[in-house]
Amino acid sequence: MADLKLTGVEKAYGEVKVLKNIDLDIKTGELIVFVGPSGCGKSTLLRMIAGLERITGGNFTIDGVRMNEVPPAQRGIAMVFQSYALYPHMTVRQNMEFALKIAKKPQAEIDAAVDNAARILQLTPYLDRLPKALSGGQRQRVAIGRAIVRDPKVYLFDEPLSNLDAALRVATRIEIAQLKEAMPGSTMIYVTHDQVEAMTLASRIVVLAGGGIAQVGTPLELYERPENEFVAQFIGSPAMNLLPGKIVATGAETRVKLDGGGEAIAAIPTGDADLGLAVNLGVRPEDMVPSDTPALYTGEVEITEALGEVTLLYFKRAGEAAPVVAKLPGIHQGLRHSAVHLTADPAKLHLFHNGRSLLYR
Ligand SMILES: Nc1ncnc2c1ncn2[C@@H]1O[C@H](COP(=O)(O)OP(=O)(O)OP(=O)(O)O)[C@@H](O)[C@H]1O
Repeated sequence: MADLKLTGVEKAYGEVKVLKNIDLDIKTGELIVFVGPSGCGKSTLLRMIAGLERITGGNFTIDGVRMNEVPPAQRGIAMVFQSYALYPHMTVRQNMEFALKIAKKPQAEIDAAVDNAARILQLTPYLDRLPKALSGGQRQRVAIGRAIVRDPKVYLFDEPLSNLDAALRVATRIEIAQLKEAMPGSTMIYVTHDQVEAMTLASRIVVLAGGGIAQVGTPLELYERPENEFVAQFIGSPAMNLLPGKIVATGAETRVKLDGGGEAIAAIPTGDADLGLAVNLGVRPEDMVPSDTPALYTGEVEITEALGEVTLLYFKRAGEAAPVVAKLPGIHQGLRHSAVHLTADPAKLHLFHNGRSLLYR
């Protein structure tokens, strides 16, 4: 069992607070993924949990026991880094058993732990090889194996796949998902820049921004019900379009007149007090649907990108801060410079006022 709890955790470097008011409850068996823009503090938070960075404020417990002052080796945590940091002159087996030898465990126990980890990670055929005779993905599996043999309560992964090429990333990602299934009693925290890794691996995603937590939720909660514009635009690719407008009719559904022309109905309840409220209507590129008549958005296609299974249409009208993007299934050719009307299902629309979703008032 390993329940982690962070309460009011902060990190200051001198006067500068890079993390503040971090409250987070992580339950045994969860795989939590930290995402966020570069420099938001993902690695710092992970390293504080590992004990590699001092926690400058707040409380961090594992199973109710305060960890702030506990040395890294006594926290029951193993960390897997982006650079595998294997010993080049040692075989896979020697690399994996090293920590247990140092801890003077009996050889029979060491052999059993290494054989078990090798089996889980499908490394058994490679136990006598040197790291240089392995692929990048296999090396990262050895690094994970070194963590597994120590039987930690908590695994921390700091961008473990970022040194691998695209195909190996996919294969190793699936292996990590299987590893998680094989070890339901362990708790994992994973830092990544890769949205697909976050969406596919996480039980819950923590979005960090501006030194704090922007939202915590399951991948689908963050995708379908983002609490704020930051999360709405951070999760999903291309990012959600935000179209400014005003509420012109309220009720179980809300009608919005858009500043750039066009109207939309969102399946989000509002009350009389909201009439005239300035909002941003959020619509994901994949939720935009071509229409025969003017509806939510009409624009001239500036650029198209054909990706095979989908085509991206980019629109830019005078006064718009960012291009509006529509993602249409299939191949669409010859649309460049033509005017296209777009609509969307009311249930797929989002409304934000002052950056906050109206769903969460
Ligand atoms: N030793 C240090 N002294 C001062 N500031 C630091 C120190 N280490 C990190 N920082 C700052 O803390 C912030 C968080 O850094 P951190 O590496 O945790 O971000 P990150 O989200 O992991 O970024 P990336 O995605 O680029 O890896 C950054 O603004 C960084 O400049």
